[in-house]
Amino acid sequence: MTEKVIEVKHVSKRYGNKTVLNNVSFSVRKGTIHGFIGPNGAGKTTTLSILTRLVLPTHGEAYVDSKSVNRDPSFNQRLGFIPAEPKFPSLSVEDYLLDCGYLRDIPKGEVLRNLYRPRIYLLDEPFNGLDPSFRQDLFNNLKTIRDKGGTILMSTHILSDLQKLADDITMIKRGRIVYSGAKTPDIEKTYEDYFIEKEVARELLQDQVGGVIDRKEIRNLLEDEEQ
Ligand SMILES: Nc1ncnc2c1ncn2[C@@H]1O[C@H](COP(=O)(O)OP(=O)(O)OP(=O)(O)O)[C@@H](O)[C@H]1O
Repeated sequence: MTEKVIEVKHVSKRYGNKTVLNNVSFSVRKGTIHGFIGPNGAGKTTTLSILTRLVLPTHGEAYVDSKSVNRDPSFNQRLGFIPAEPKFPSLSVEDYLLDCGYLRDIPKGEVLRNLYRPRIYLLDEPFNGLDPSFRQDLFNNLKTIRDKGGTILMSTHILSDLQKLADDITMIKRGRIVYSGAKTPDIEKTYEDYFIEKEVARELLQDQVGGVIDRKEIRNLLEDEEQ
């Protein structure tokens, strides 16, 4: 059986009355590139933040390397994380980690030894803002990591890259998983099916059933239905 190195089990996250993640479950197989897709505000960054313990779930549990993120502090020993908005974009990764190590009294040798250890990577929109040559470099590096047995969970809006890179995909919509499994033959089409066409079709149906209905009213109905 394929080893699952990342598992999200029935995770929900609420901020006050707002439910941002609603019973989210999916897993990432070892040695794969797994695309995490969904419209703005769907809950991708929140999920990645829960997997790094930057955000705590309201319910449910996340596992990295078979360790509970909430209960086992060693969950992140082989985890690398690149946030969507790095705080110090002018520093190299090595310099950034050396500075963090300095602040925490971790000797330089130990920091450098650990720098190349991650085998599980969480990347939040890693292609954003890259020029074509850096984008190609990253593309090749991700493939190399996967080919050497590393595992990558990556959120992105660039579906053409995922089509070439990903083994599996998970799609999230308003905090709920709508698809998780093998990469489909045409991810853009699948995306349209889940996020655009179905909604338009349902709107048309509502129009037929109820006569002329205000678009905003239909959106409210759809949202109520999905709560
Ligand atoms: N600290 C917070 N307090 C309240 N709401 C929050 C907080 N953090 C995130 N949210 C809300 O949670 C929802 C999901 O946000 P999240 O950043 O996870 O989405 P996303 O899928 O990563 O979006 P994008 O593609 O734009 O990065 C959004 O509606 C956002 O406004």
